[in-house]
Amino acid sequence: MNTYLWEDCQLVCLRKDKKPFFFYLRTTATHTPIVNSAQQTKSWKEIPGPSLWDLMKQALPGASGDLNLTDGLKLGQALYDHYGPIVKLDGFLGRPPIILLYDPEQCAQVLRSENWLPIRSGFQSLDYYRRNKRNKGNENQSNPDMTGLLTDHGETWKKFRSTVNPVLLQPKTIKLYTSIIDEVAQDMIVRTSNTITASLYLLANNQDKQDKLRAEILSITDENQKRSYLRACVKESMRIMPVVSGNIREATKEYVIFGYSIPPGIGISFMHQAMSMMEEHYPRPTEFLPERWLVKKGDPLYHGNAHPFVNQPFGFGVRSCIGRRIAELEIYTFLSRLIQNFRVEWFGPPMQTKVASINYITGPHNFIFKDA
Ligand code: HEM
Repeated sequence: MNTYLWEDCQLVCLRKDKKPFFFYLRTTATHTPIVNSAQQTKSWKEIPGPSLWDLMKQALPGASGDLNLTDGLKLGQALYDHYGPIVKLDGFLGRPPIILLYDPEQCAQVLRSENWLPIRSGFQSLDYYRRNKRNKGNENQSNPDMTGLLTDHGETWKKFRSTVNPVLLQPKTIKLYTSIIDEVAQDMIVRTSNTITASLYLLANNQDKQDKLRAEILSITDENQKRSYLRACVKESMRIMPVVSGNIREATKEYVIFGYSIPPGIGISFMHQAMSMMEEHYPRPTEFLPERWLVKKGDPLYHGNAHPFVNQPFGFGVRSCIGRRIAELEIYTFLSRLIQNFRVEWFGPPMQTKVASINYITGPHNFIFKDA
């Protein structure tokens, strides 16, 4: 039987006096029940997954297992292949375990349910540093309890986020920075971000797509003209080579997922990168096909056929990435400048990535830039 749940959205309106006004909208949606007491549930401890020892063995020099700890995508996929759509990873050094989820509908239920004051655990060291080293005795720090959006939680986070939301998430406000970002892009002194490097790599290995993109860029006569193919290329790059392999929420209530009862306090990780590379969600998943973001409903490639919680490069809900608009503007500006002027090629073995809190692209960066 379905139950009704509340979904929360934070909305921002600008009043006539231009001051932002925040309110929360609560709507209903149908979902399968998260907790059903009559249901026979198993303990979360029975969720399949590798032991800590299994994982540590893989990290030792000369390890021969097939769980590659340095490649986020391969590790994520190998865990799914071994254990299925829900996997338990034991916690290190007294930390609670993390549950990995590979099912978009289950991800949706947790993310929607944890969208009031979401807790994104995993930055304890940064939090400790900011609280005990940076803030301590710092006269310029007006609130020593405030550590920043990444690390703060509860009311402290909400107050900060509500203040910066209208400035950083309004496309109109961010557009004011276009010329500054463009100057930087023209000077080519941008520290190329992961997403820019990934996009360049994928375009270098797909010359026909690069030609199509260059044709679009050269056809632009007015800066307000839509750059649909450019946007599609960036979306496709973030699907194949995202900055983060997944996202996380700390459960604040009990969930029943695939028959396992998961108590509050456990971290639940949503395996977006691995799900985004599954044929069942995106056909021909390993191919760089920006067209999938442009074709219409009815086309087998149509991106809307995938569940909306499969691919979420900027996260979800009120805690989603505050830097999204800045990042997008920087990526679009830099890529346009570069592809307009250069033909980008790649030589040698495939680009390597290394998994840490984010997916780092490690060198060598074997790009060749030729005059276009
Ligand atoms: C392509 C570039 C970027 C990607 C893919 C990205 C992705 C993400 C993701 C997945 C999250 C977690 C969201 C969630 O928990 O639901 C996040 C949070 C965040 N990002 Fe980004 N990000 C990018 C660029 C930036 C930039 C340029 C800035 C700063 C200007 C930034 C600042 C932040 C902050 C402060 C948070 C925490 C927000 C909060 O908890 O309220 N990000 N980002």
